[in-house]
Amino acid sequence: MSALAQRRFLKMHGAGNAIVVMDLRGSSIRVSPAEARAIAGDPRSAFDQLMAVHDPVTEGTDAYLRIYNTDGSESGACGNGTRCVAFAMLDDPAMARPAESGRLTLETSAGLVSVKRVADRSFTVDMGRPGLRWDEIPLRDPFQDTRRIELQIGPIDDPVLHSPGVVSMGNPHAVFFVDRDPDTYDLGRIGPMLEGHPIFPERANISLAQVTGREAIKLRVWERGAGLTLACGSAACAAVVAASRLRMIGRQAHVNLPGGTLFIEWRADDHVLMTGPVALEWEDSLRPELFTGLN
Ligand SMILES: N[C@@H](CCC[C@H](N)C(=O)O)C(=O)O
Repeated sequence: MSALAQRRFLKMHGAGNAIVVMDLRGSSIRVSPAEARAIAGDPRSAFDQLMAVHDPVTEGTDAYLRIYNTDGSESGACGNGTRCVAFAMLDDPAMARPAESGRLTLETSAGLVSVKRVADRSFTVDMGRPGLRWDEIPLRDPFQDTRRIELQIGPIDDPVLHSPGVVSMGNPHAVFFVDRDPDTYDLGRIGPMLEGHPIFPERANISLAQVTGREAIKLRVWERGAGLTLACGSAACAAVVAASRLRMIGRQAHVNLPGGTLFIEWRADDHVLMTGPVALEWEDSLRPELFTGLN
């Protein structure tokens, strides 16, 4: 039987992004892709991202996070999930309290992120510096200018979408700026075509961004490995960085997503800060039957 059977989890969301948090500290359990897909397939534990909290690897950090998408793939970043983990580690009585300060340093495969509580259910995550070089995204081809890369879909002389800005926030993002309301695009159809485009060797998160004011962006996201979601924190960061590089906005904006609003600031020291809410929905234990027949 899977070591995950009957493990406790928290069902949360961050601005609508469905997050499951599991505390695996003190164990050597590592979630396999098949187990992640099984957990995502149960309505009680369905998620956009599963945040598995492991013992710290690097001295001075509070935990190591493995981040799983619904298809079982892993990501180096999840802004909304990181806020949920911070809430769980600071407030959930079953998860040991590592700090009284309301601050945590967490590590992922992409590096370190720090989180600070700003209100009871609101956190700011320092997402670190954006990667802007073509090989940091990564892209297949060496584009010198990543503010707008050559990529389009639809008729060659009248493309539906074209010339996205590309940014790594620890995970790959392509941001298409649109003049029309992003809701008027069939992102559920367009998203998968672009996510798996050969220009993105590690696939990409695909966003449609409409700049609606000097400090406001409306955003919809097709997430790599998870599909349409109500919010994506790293995509909101990428959208602000991409828009700012094109002088469409300044260095900060409220990013309005279908599930809520995130405030993003690209600081002068190059760090991107994301502030937003968390919500705890329920806690439960994983049903053993989920793992029957998995290897
Ligand atoms: N929802 C997340 C990002 C999730 C990871 C993404 N699907 C990927 O594979 O890169 C967020 O809030 O940042």
